[in-house]
Amino acid sequence: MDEPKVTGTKPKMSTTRKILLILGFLSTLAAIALITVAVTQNQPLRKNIKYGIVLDAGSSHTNLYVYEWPAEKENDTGVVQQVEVCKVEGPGISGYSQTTEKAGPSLVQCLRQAEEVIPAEQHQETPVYLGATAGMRLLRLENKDAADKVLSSVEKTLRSAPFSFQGARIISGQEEGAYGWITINYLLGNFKQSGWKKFLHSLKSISETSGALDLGGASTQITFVPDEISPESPQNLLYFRLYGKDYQVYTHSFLCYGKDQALQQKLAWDLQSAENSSLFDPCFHQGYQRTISMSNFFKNPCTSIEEKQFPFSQLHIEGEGNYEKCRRNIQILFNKTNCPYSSCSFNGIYLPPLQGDFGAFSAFYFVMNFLNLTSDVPFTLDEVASAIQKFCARPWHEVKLQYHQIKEKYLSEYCFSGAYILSLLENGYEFTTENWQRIHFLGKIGSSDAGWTLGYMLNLTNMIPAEEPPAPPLSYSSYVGLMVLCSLVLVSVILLAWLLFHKPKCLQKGIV
Ligand SMILES: Nc1ncnc2c1ncn2[C@@H]1O[C@H](COP(=O)(O)OP(=O)(O)O)[C@@H](O)[C@H]1O
Ligand SMILES: [Ca+2]
Repeated sequence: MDEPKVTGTKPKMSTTRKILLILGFLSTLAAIALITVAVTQNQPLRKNIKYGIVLDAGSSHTNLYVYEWPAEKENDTGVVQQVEVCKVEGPGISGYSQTTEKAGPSLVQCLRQAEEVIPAEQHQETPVYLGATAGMRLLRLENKDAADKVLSSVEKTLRSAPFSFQGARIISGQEEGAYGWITINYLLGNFKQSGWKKFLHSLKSISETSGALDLGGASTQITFVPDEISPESPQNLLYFRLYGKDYQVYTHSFLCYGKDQALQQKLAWDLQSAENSSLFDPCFHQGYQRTISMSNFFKNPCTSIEEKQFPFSQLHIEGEGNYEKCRRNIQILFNKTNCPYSSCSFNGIYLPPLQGDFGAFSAFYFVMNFLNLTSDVPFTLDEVASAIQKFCARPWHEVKLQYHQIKEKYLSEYCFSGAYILSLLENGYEFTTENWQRIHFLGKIGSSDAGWTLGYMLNLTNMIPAEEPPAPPLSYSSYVGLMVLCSLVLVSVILLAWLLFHKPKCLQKGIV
């Protein structure tokens, strides 16, 4: 009895189903077509990569950096990245003061490496810059003629490379500080903020940029945006307009306060009270010995003020490995007696109250990283001091055995350098237990080294615009996503409308 009913309704159901199936299939096809069109039509064209080269001619050595960026995104923030670094063999260019003609040729090997990294057809349009820092500033003070000859030699070599030579010069301490600050804030993405990040920042009233602390061999720089700008020391203030926002930046570079020159200064002070040609030094490990020649010691502008005649030509230094004594010994480098401003760091130099987070790089990072003090969870000031104290107390033979792969020059000075870093930050700039953890020791940010070179190139190639460049309201991925979502909603609405108005029998039956 039931069978005829079943056979009578079956063909009707399958026709409706067929229609629905076809409709479903067509809608899916339409959605796929829409997505494909959205993805392919709006895909950015093949990337056109540009390159730039900067040589950082530091006091201890020269590094060559190759940067790359997509040509069409030149003015965005965070798009330029380091693709290569080459460490030049031998000393820094200021070390060629006696053989100035050899300064340029020392760079050839790294320039060749850059030629291999950058496609040949791009060589001619790739700018190359060389900036020399405190080593050359000191050489210029000591022997201007030699400094000029070193720069000429370097220029000759750079001009003979296949790149577009843009200059080789000694940059000022102010520039070094400012470009270091620009580099880290560019890499951290602090200049251009998306809408919601801007909003969050305004809610929390947190500082938008990070300060920069750079420690070299011959100079050190501190740069940050203070809370209040006082006009007391205009030579320490810089004004920038970047991506439509004004920044008033404090910066100071202390010549002779890089870690190598600070050690020379300390030894010059120690020598004042030396009774004979032997000196005990608490900043070197017990059992460590070093002999230094007196003939050139006071030629250096960093030590020449302490010049005195000594009845010996060589000084023998013997380590004592005593951190507390070393800190007291270093203290003498920071003269805190006279401050002609509302607040000072040391030597009568203006320093506004410290503000916000700081990125500490170059030798700040190398030293703290060696001492295992750069982990993500920041150490307290006491923990840092105690780690350095323990390291200084270790006998030299033990340290040498454990770190036999590390250059003796670096290894023997980590104790001094650690103590010096703490003295500079704590006594010099007056970081305290409270704000110590706002210092972040950084080697790299992404693939790029923290340092002044990237900021220098960004500035000289006009890659940081003063005004915010107009940008489409939506990013490419949000645009495609929104297109797809809208298409799906549209298809569903059409399908639903059709179902409601044509009411297929099967549904009518279901509803009733
Ligand atoms: N791996 C390392 N360990 C310790 N110190 C290092 C290491 N690499 C580089 N340095 C030191 O970092 C400092 C870099 O200074 P540099 O940039 O050459 O001088 P400046 O910036 O004053 O012209 C030097 O004192 C150098 O000895
Ligand atoms: Ca440097």
